[in-house]
Amino acid sequence: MESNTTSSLAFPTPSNGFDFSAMHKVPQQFVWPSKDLEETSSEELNPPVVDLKAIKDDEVAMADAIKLVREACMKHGFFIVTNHGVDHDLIIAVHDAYDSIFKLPLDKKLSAKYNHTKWGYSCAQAERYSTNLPWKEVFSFPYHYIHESDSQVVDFFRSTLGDGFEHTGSMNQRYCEAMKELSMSIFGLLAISLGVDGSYFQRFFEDAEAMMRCNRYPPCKNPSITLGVGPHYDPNSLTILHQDQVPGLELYVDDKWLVVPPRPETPDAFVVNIGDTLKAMTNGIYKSARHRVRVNEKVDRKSIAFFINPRADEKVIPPKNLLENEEQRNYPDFTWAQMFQFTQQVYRADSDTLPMFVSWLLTQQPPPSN
Ligand SMILES: C=C1C[C@]23C[C@H]1CC[C@H]2[C@]1(C)CCC[C@@](C)(C(=O)O)[C@H]1[C@@H]3C(=O)O
Ligand SMILES: O=C(O)CCC(=O)C(=O)O
Ligand SMILES: [Fe+2]
Repeated sequence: MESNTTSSLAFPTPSNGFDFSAMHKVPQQFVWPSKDLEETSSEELNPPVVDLKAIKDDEVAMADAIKLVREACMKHGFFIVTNHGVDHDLIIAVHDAYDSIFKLPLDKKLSAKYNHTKWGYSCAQAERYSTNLPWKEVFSFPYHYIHESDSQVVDFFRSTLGDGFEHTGSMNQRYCEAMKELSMSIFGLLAISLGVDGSYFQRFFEDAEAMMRCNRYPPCKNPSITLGVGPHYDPNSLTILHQDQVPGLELYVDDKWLVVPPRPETPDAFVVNIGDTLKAMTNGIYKSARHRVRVNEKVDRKSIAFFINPRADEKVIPPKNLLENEEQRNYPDFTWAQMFQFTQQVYRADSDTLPMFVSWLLTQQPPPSN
């Protein structure tokens, strides 16, 4: 764990902030090592696309979609969903709301922190890291699938940004509710494609603890030496991402970095990624998706990520019938609380998170002797 442990974490100061538009050179903290900057292939990615409406009452379309999902998840852990029923105007409204938030003065943005936690605004994650800073600013908040208050998100926006953000809060609340519903359809497809009970993941994730994040990647004078997000696997279970029409997201397939192209013909499409926690739950049958984000010289790019995690203390173990033939377990039992602690306090999520997490876990909990 030499180069990526807490030793590279920055000392947190409340004033960490950068004015990206005034940066005419890329500061050293934002320069990434050449191994992470491998060139993007000129090959085109032909992404697997699942039309969720077409599969509703059509058995043949459903069978095709299940095959497509299975192949995609066994190969690279990524596919696209269209015709999902999430309101187009809602997606636009949420993007517009973040345009307004990111236009606020830097001081105001830096003060948008929730109880001194990581929730709220962060500029380049500079309060956490001091090297390989991502060329982006983000706004994040938690969303619990089971909630006592119907206004959890509205309350969050009011308490971090102050009065005047109720509308933004309620758009985000509605978006989270739509993501919860969409995630259940996707979990249904994933379970069937994996050959487990169709409601298995829906039941497992009924009390999920999700987090939503808007990423804004400003234009950059020298985009070839920095990254919006370095190469990584998402540590959570499933990510549902909406990207605007600016390219930047790249997926690692067959030893090449391929652009995940925006889809002007279906601008509401969502990119679905398997994360490491779901990979472990499938005993490694389904892969997590290795991806990164490049920035560009000319225009802003924005994405909205909805990260789904199991309830913090729920044990992540493969469904019994996946191990029917006495297959070896490839991962030890763990909880999302442990994975979260690992990525927040011990190891910065990257392309080695899962193996590093497993070896950390084994040092934390020696196997019981018998
Ligand atoms: C558990 C998490 C760690 C990250 C936030 C959630 C889900 C995704 C993870 C992350 C986005 C993956 C890329 C690297 C990371 C450091 C980031 O760019 O923010 C990750 C998040 C994090 O550690 O906060
Ligand atoms: O911006 C994107 O397209 C992807 C962002 C991402 O990978 C992440 O936030 O984990
Ligand atoms: Fe990611």
